[in-house]
Amino acid sequence: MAQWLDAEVVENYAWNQELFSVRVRTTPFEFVAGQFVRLGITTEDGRVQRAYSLVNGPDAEVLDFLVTRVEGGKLSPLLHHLQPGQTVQVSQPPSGFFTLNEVPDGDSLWLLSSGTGIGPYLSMLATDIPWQRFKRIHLVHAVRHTSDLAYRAQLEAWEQSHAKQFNYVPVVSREDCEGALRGRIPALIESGELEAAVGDQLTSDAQVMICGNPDMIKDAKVILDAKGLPKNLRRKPGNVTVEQYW
Ligand SMILES: Cc1cc2nc3c(=O)[nH]c(=O)nc-3n(C[C@H](O)[C@H](O)[C@H](O)COP(=O)(O)OP(=O)(O)OC[C@H]3O[C@@H](n4cnc5c(N)ncnc54)[C@H](O)[C@@H]3O)c2cc1C
Repeated sequence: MAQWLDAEVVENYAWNQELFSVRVRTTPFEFVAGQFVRLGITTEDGRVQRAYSLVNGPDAEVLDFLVTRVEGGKLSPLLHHLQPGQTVQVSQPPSGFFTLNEVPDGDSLWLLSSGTGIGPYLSMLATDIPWQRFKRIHLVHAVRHTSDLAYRAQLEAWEQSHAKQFNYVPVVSREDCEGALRGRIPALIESGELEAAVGDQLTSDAQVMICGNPDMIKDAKVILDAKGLPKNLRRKPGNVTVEQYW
């Protein structure tokens, strides 16, 4: 049975009209970067709860969640309205296996995300682990509009501070965006544009993590499998580790 902690909202930051970061303070707890908790809000019909990845690193004092407001959704519109000082509930213990503990060693680490699926990677990159384990790290963030590129300044700062080790590749599908690729991740892998953009290759030395929406994940898995990069299973380690959001 999950236990619930009360958490106080300290900030609700809008990246645009649908995308926001809810920051909350609660009793500190341990988690592995990449894990998620459930956020809950009590309504007349009882508690509404959904899973959200922890975006902050494990040492941070404030918990950070990157959320899309889903039109007609039960919980995300309520989270969107939260104001500083209000309370939200956080489930314990944290859950999930989408962590670097589950990823075999390799030369390069490819972190592929769509939308809010970038969250777990921000948490991982806030720790020493990926920087120590992988010679090259490529983070790909696919969104519809330029304003969906949350945490871009942080990612560009890492690109500067780890110039030889880290590439941040924004991908925008619905408009041209300076410094970003145009399109969808599966097509950019298939055409070789993604490899060309980072100057690296998706070979058997690569470990790939994919997080975000179901269609992107399904299509990317098929293409990676065809390139000889199979899904990573506990009993049969492979190259591709996946977290699907809905
Ligand atoms: C492990 C895990 C981690 C997750 N982490 C995050 C996170 O960090 N940030 C985040 O925003 N979401 C995350 N999600 C999704 C989140 O749990 C909710 O599903 C989402 O916020 C919608 O909840 P809702 O109650 O507003 O909508 P619901 O009432 O549950 O759903 C309404 C409808 O919208 C669809 N839907 C759900 N999410 C989306 C979406 N993003 N875009 C379009 N349609 C959608 C559903 O299939 C359903 O048909 C995660 C899900 C999982 C399983």
